[in-house]
Amino acid sequence: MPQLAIDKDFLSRYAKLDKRIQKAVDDALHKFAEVYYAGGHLEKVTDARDPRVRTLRITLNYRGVVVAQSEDTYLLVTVLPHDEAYAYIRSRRFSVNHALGVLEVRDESALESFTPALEELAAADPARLFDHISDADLIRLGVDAESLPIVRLLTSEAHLEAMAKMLPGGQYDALVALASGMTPEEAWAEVAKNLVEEVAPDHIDLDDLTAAIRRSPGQAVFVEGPEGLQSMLDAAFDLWRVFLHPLQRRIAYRPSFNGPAMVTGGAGTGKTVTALHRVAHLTSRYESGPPQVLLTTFTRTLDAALRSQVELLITDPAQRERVDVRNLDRVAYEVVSHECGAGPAFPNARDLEDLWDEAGAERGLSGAFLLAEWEQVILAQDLRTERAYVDAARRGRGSRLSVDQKRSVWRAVLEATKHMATANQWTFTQVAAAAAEILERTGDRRYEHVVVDEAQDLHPAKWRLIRALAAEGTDDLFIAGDPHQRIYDHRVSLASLGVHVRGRSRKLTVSYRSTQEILSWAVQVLGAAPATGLDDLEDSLDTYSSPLHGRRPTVRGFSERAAELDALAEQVRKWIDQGVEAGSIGIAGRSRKVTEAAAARLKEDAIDCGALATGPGVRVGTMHAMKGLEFRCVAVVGVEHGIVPHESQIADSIEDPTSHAHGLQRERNLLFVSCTRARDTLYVSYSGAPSPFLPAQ
Ligand SMILES: Nc1ncnc2c1ncn2[C@@H]1O[C@H](COP(=O)(O)OP(=O)(O)OP(=O)(O)O)[C@@H](O)[C@H]1O
Repeated sequence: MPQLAIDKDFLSRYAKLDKRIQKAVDDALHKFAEVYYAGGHLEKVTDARDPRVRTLRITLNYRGVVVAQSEDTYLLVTVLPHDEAYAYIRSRRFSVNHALGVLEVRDESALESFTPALEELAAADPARLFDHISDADLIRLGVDAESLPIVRLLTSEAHLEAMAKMLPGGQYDALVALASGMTPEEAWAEVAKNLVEEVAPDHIDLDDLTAAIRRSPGQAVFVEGPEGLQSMLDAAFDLWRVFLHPLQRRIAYRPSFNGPAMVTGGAGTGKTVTALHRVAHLTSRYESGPPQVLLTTFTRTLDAALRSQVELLITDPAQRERVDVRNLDRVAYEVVSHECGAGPAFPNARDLEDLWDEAGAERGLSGAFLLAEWEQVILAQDLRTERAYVDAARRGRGSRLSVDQKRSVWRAVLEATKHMATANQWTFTQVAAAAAEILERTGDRRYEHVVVDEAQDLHPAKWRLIRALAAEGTDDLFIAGDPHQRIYDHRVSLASLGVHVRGRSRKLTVSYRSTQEILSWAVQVLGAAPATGLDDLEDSLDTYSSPLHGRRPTVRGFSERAAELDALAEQVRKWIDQGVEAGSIGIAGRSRKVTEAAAARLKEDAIDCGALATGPGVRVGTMHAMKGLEFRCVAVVGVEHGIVPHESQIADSIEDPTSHAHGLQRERNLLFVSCTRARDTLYVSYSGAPSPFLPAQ
């Protein structure tokens, strides 16, 4: 039975066609799929570079490009206007890489035109870029006999970069790794990250495109039956549903992990996508019963986004019923309400602080201090007795307390929590702690598997809840997070909470969201200190990169806010005039005051604005609310001295230097998170003196 595969390029071009042509593509493909084993509908092109390439007629003016391996494998490569399709066919050749085993395509005619220029440059410069690498090493890394003579001409990295779209991807990646100073062994490790499997060269059949396609799931995938073709076309607008990076695929579809597993990686590297595919993998094991998988995260807006992504990815309703998508506060609320027979109520922040002020008044302690001590020390460490509290370390909590002071704090906390209990008033952290305690006590394990997204910011009580939701064992927990995006004050060591991920932690390094220009700039905002991961190991972003390119971020300074916001309105208007949809523009500020002023200024220019996650119009909100979202264009405003970092959030450097350093890093991370929400364009502005976190221009 012949097989049909679709290339990522085909689907991404299809997604951009207008509706009428898309419909013609649908019809042509369905017709082709019915009869392709007879080779019908395909036309040979006499001057094709690659004799296996055919065209598929879509309309008078559009052609699909198809590679036919004998009569049994067809690969839909791309879809283009007639003349471009023929130019493509005259220039491209397909092959199987002798070292990597993957499918590759090269632009032979572009390479031929480029070679004389390289020869001229090489004649003038005896030193070559890869003089220090032997032919044998280049060949071992996948550079083939056709590329080798051209590669030997290269004198600079800039010329290598110019060949990015001409050379096969795997060969180009290996050369970039070598050019960056890696040894051949290190370059191989880099290249191997992109392979689903390493194959011995003598097991690679250079004529077997079918096997090569199977080894290239980030590039092309086989379609299963007519429904498969339709669901593939439906996924053209969300390519992540079909084309996973080999590393994403290896993690998401690994048959099982013998305990908690974790995926980390910089912003936009596809951690959420990997977690969603893991959910698809886990749910496919079950056919009935209550939901076996919980997909959770820490806010309501984020879980709404996850829910709609699950609906896109898991199309079978029965399989979808195997997963609950809900944030941890909600899960905790349900557990506690079930146990108590009534739902906990949550007072507003002001009423809560008043209640705690009252409990602290006689002892000279402020409500804000007591509340923080309760949540960040007592609930975080699950301290249940005065003795345990007196003995506990209070890392990151400012000046030391004497034993007597601690006793006094403990009594005030008891009094305040008693008042809260009488009035059925709770905090979210407290509900999580109570839910964890209930589940541990009753042994009620609600799920077989818990998948957690944006895990870097969870309070320890929420980790205890997660731990208690599934019994320890194979595939119990799957955790996705990035310690560089930690924006709240919860530094958690998973091991200390009984969650051991060592040896089962994997890191993604390719950004699918932002351009390299945005990443390189944003990484400088983070500063030099490495982050500590949830697994207690140091985490750096050294190998974090993007294959996407665009303009460098724009940074503009103004003498006052009014002028800054005038410029913002002008910038937003420009984006809209360029065709960017209002909902694809995100604007963030450190405080509500800044974002409210920005929204008011945009409204003066009749630019519609709404909340970050829901709209309508241009999305405006605080930096904290940007977490997990993404936009084509992002403007971060008010990035100035005194606001970023926000002074009220930073502990005194003399009284508590550790807490001070953590606070500063958190503020850096917050700016990093906001900036890395941008896919194509990033605009940053300030009034007065710039924030010390902004990279020097
Ligand atoms: N394999 C893929 N193919 C195509 N697009 C992808 C792929 N993986 C991720 N993406 C896209 O890249 C963007 C970022 O992905 P995702 O949100 O999963 O990253 P993340 O690591 O969770 O990001 P962050 O930590 O910044 O929230 C999304 O638009 C997603 O659809």
